[in-house]
Amino acid sequence: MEPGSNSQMKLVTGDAGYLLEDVPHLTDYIPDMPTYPNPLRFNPAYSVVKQYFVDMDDTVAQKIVVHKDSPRGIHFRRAGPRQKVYFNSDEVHACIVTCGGLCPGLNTVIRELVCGLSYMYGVNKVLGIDGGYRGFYAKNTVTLTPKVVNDIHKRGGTSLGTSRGGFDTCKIVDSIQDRGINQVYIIGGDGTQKGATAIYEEIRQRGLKVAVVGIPKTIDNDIPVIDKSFGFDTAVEEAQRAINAAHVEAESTENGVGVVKLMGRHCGFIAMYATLASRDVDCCLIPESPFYLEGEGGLFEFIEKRLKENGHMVIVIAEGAGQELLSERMQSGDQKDESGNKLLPDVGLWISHRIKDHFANQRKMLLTLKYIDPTYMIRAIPGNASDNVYCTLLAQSAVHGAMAGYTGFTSGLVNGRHTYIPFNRITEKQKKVVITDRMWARLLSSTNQPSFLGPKVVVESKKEDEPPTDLFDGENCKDDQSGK
Ligand SMILES: Nc1ncnc2c1ncn2[C@@H]1O[C@H](COP(=O)(O)OP(=O)(O)O)[C@@H](O)[C@H]1O
Ligand SMILES: O=P(O)(O)OC[C@H]1O[C@](O)(COP(=O)(O)O)[C@@H](O)[C@@H]1O
Ligand SMILES: [Mg+2]
Repeated sequence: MEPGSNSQMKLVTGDAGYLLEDVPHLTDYIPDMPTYPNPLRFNPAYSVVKQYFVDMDDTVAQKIVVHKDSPRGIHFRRAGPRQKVYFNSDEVHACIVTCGGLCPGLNTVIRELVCGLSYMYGVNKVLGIDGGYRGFYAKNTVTLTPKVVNDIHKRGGTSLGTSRGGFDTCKIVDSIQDRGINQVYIIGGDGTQKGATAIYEEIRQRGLKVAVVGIPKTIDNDIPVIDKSFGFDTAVEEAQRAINAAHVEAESTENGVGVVKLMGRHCGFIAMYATLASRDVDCCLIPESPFYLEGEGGLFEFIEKRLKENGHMVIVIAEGAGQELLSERMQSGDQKDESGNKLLPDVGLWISHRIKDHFANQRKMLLTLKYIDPTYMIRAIPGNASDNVYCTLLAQSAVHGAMAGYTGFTSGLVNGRHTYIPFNRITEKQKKVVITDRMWARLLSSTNQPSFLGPKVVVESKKEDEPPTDLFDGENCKDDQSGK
């Protein structure tokens, strides 16, 4: 392939409908690159592992629930160390950047990239880019060594800093070229991965031997294809503390109502899983499931019923839920953050006011409502144990991929296997909760809340839905094109 040709789609077909959505390789546009034996071969820790190297033909199926005659479908290249590498250890000059909102586990990914490069591949030149994309051209860099990053996984946030906006492809690639960087590790969400795509395209256009690797980050879990994003488990766990507090407050007073807002601007994964985990939640409201307040089958009617039955209740609401119900006065209009994400008014505050107002003025019922917004507290903590392991494996997979000469890919977990996914598959859609799937039904049956949908609407939305892609047990998420 020539520099500048369509570099995104590398499809390999096989028998019985097998399709490999492969990732680019530096040799696609730089012919005759020298190769080296993988230094892991000589590493005492790994040299004894049988079949440590991944077979070149190993791929991972996206769809694992199949029928006898189903086509084999889309596959991704399996992540892991290769026999041959395309970088000499001394030659590698890597950099790491973190962009977008915070997420538990960011520091663990940074740490394990640095340690993986150093301990597995003997790479000693790793730069940290300060403050997100704009740090490439407007800020200082930091030298990263295993010693510098040794303890950072114990802290929340990102030791490199982050930012929204400030993306400038040419200035970033100029900086990469000027500094002699040849491996770029980019940790961030959907916006960041779109930026990574542009950087990769420009690097390819210039014919540079630079591997561009993404590590998907999003607390909202809205990145498609991958099983789940790092930090999600931690967020769900931490959300329990807020839900517990809301529950304790609510059950301590007569007609006590606890409202907890959780993150999720376009999707309700955190709210849904936090609700399922807690069992103290009476109603979970997410962006994917429209609801209404007044009249038969509405939220107010349900609240009244629950208060009469139990004397208290807890509502969990995702930040993007019910936005269409907010009055124009409350809407933020076209206001966007620096990255172009629409700014959302506080739906938790809005719903709390509406509930209080309705019961005080329409129903003349005394209730005590406590609103808890733990969103930034949840986002700012370090990753929990399972997320830390996940972050470690994601980072190590990313390093193995770059050393093996792959580029323009995101390191991600698909059906429990680490894979290399082409950027375009990560950025083309957003993952959403599918409310006609079994997981949402499980939630509805556990809270016994109204679905806010008549049977007719359910049948219609069932018809419209594409078959769901996998999440955890292969259900309950949907790729959506709506984007920002
Ligand atoms: N379409 C895009 N093309 C290039 N860069 C983008 C794009 N969207 C966002 N970015 C850049 O990616 C970075 C992070 O994006 P943002 O949407 O804030 O967070 P996230 O990556 O977590 O979704 C910002 O620096 C932003 O300028
Ligand atoms: O106040 P900020 O930093 O702009 O972040 C708010 C947004 O960040 C998030 O936590 C995650 O968004 P990103 O994945 O785009 O960074 C959203 O849930 C939330 O709406
Ligand atoms: Mg985003």
